[in-house]
Amino acid sequence: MSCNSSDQEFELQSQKINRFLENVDHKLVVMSGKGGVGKSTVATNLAVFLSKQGYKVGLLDVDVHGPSIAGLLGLTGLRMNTVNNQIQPYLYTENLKVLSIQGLLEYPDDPLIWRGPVKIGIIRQFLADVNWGPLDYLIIDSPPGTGDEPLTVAQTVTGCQAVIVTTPQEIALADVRKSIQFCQRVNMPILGIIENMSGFVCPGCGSLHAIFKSGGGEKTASDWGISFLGRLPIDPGVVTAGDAGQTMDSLASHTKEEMQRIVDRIIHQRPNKQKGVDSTMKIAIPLAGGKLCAHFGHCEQFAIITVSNGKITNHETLNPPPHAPGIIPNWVADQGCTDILVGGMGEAAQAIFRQRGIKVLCGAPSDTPENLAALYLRGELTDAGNACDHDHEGHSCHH
Ligand SMILES: Nc1ncnc2c1ncn2[C@@H]1O[C@H](COP(=O)(O)OP(=O)(O)OP(=O)(O)O)[C@@H](O)[C@H]1O
Repeated sequence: MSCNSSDQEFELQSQKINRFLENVDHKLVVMSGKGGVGKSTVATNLAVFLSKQGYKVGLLDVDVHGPSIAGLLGLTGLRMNTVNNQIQPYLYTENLKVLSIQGLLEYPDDPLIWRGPVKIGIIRQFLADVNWGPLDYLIIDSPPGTGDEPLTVAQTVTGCQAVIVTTPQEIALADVRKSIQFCQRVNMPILGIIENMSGFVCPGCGSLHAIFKSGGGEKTASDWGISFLGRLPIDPGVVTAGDAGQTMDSLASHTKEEMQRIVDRIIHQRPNKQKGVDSTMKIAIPLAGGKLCAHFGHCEQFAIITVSNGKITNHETLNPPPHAPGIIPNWVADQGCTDILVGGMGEAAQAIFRQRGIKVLCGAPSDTPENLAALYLRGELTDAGNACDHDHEGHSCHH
């Protein structure tokens, strides 16, 4: 085969992938820095809980060397089925379609010994040639680390966001920091961090034991300005359920409620996309000394104001990540913001916001975030032009 024809095939496959992805509202890749932290458990439960809430969900296991989704859902003997050259995902329920690399194995314990290009090819095929149909959520379970599989997902699945799973001990958090930087380098937004195996509630006395410590995931999230999606305790019931092919909704323990809380946060992370609700806004305002800071790239904090049906329902103040070109606009977008009110902003930053679909209002006065949000909602804050016409991202402004 000539280079030309393989280029054309690649291009055709990319077009098929894009056609499929246009029909998927949310694409999430579940990642972890380390193995064994519960990434597949989280991915599987996320998919099952979302599907039970009425969302159409696709669950794709691209963990080539250790596919565990099939086992966690009790799908023993899962084989890949093709009809009219289209791979048919397994219909776990009416709302949940599952596809696992496991389906390619004759025996579940067979190893897959594939080099990078083969892995990349198979992941692309799982996006191009599968009868997924339109989906509300595509959840991708990727192997731990920052290898070929998450890289292929980041480069192929446009609009994909990462959910990072970690355990609380430092050795796992060190690898999470690598996952965060991987996402930043490949320009993949991070939806949030989940801390799994966070403390053990003694079934005898009910007291909490922080076996792997606790709170490390939340602290890492806060240090990097990433949303913390919640924590799940060490629960022997999770192992028993997983080994029996059952999910957390079969548990009597409060782990099930914690998982539900995480799912709710994930649904609410994306304004305008919550089922049945289309009037949610998240307004970002850069702050210095509690008021709007004219210097966007050098502000101390950001107020993030959530508005549902015209009313302010939440007000958070977050610390942005350390300043570097492009980082803060992407971080603001990763918080799910829909609008940003600023004094002035450089063209480079404005271009990123435009690309990420965020409305920018320039020339806002120095005032408290509450007052500015209220003015904006009443339509009394109009774009007064850029207060500074050079890039606030790259250097300090002497206005
Ligand atoms: N919160 C929890 N409490 C107790 N056990 C758990 C919990 N979360 C996951 N486990 C168990 O830990 C084991 C590893 O989980 P899982 O396969 O989800 O991890 P992983 O990070 O996907 O691993 P891999 O590195 O193979 O991809 C499983 O036996 C699972 O049941």
